[in-house]
Amino acid sequence: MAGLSFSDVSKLFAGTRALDGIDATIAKGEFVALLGPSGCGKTTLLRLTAGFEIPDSGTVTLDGQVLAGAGRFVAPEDRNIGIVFQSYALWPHKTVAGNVSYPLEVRRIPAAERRRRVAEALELTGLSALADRAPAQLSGGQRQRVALARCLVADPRAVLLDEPLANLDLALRAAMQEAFAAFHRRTGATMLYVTHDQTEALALADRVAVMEGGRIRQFASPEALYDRPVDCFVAGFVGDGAVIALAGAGAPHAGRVAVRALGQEIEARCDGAAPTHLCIRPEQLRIDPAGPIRARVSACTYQGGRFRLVLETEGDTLVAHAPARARVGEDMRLSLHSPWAFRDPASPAVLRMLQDA
Ligand SMILES: Nc1ncnc2c1ncn2[C@@H]1O[C@H](COP(=O)(O)OP(=O)(O)OP(=O)(O)O)[C@@H](O)[C@H]1O
Repeated sequence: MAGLSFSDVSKLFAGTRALDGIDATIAKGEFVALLGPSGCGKTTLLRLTAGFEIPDSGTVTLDGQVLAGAGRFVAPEDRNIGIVFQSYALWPHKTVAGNVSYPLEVRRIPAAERRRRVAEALELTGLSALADRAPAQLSGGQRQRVALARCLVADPRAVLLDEPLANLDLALRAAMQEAFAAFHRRTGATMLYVTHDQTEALALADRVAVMEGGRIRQFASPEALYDRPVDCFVAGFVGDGAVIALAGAGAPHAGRVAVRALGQEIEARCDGAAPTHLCIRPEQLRIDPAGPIRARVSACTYQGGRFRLVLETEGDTLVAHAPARARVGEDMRLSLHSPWAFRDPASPAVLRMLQDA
């Protein structure tokens, strides 16, 4: 299926490798989030797609057309890609309808068709009742919806969103996340969404590309990132919990493996490669007076309906959920259920093996 694809794309800025060999394909109609810490290359990848930057090497293709690479470069205005920025960039002197209509006026679309398409875009974004207002008379969330409607009206081949909710308060962000998801369901647009907010990425996207240091560490569904991270960075960056080094591991068999960690023999899920680390999510730990793991509570915070406990064992820190408040310093016993064991490619054990090979 045609869509947006990146093949071995790299970009260097004055000695900084902003993108380092990006390979990824986004299917037509897919909603993909780019997630990662500040400086990992998310915005650069988005700007390359929009045509505001030129890759040093590699190829960017949209629906089979090479946008950049192999001696070709399609100018931003010829890509038909919609962009929604964090700052809404609306014309202050135009009404909501005037702002949304503007891209069609630039393209000299006849007035009757313009009116029809503007009405449709306003309807899709829930703005029909506000068509005659000026941007100054709107809330932040409404302004962002105008920006989305203005981007959509041009019927773009793909929509790029650069931290579109970063300026909004928490409650509004949640409402706008729902608006984006509903919008995606109704239009089926291919969407690439940059964020450093993992809750947003996991809630909205069909798949999430977790980036670090100009590379994609893992590109998978939100469930796979949470349940089966491929390395220590993804395990630690996505979701809550603990990542601990294994003291030893048996041979994996049928997706299970016996590992040594926390002074115990533990059965874990795995993908077949000899594991080096264990990812333990809070819901995999149970407070259990008969459990084999001894730990001491070092922090307890209320999370609405439950408490989040940070627990120290001999050498490792764990995170668990509890229905009742625990006292800092309190000793507890825990049992562990089906954690995920994985092989971190950068772990010293793997590096030693590669050197010896
Ligand atoms: N025009 C530029 N000139 C020099 N360095 C740049 C330029 N644009 C980006 N960089 C560098 O490239 C790297 C990637 O930047 P990028 O903006 O893509 O990161 P990001 O993941 O979007 O970060 P943030 O979440 O903070 O926006 C960073 O180290 C950044 O300093």
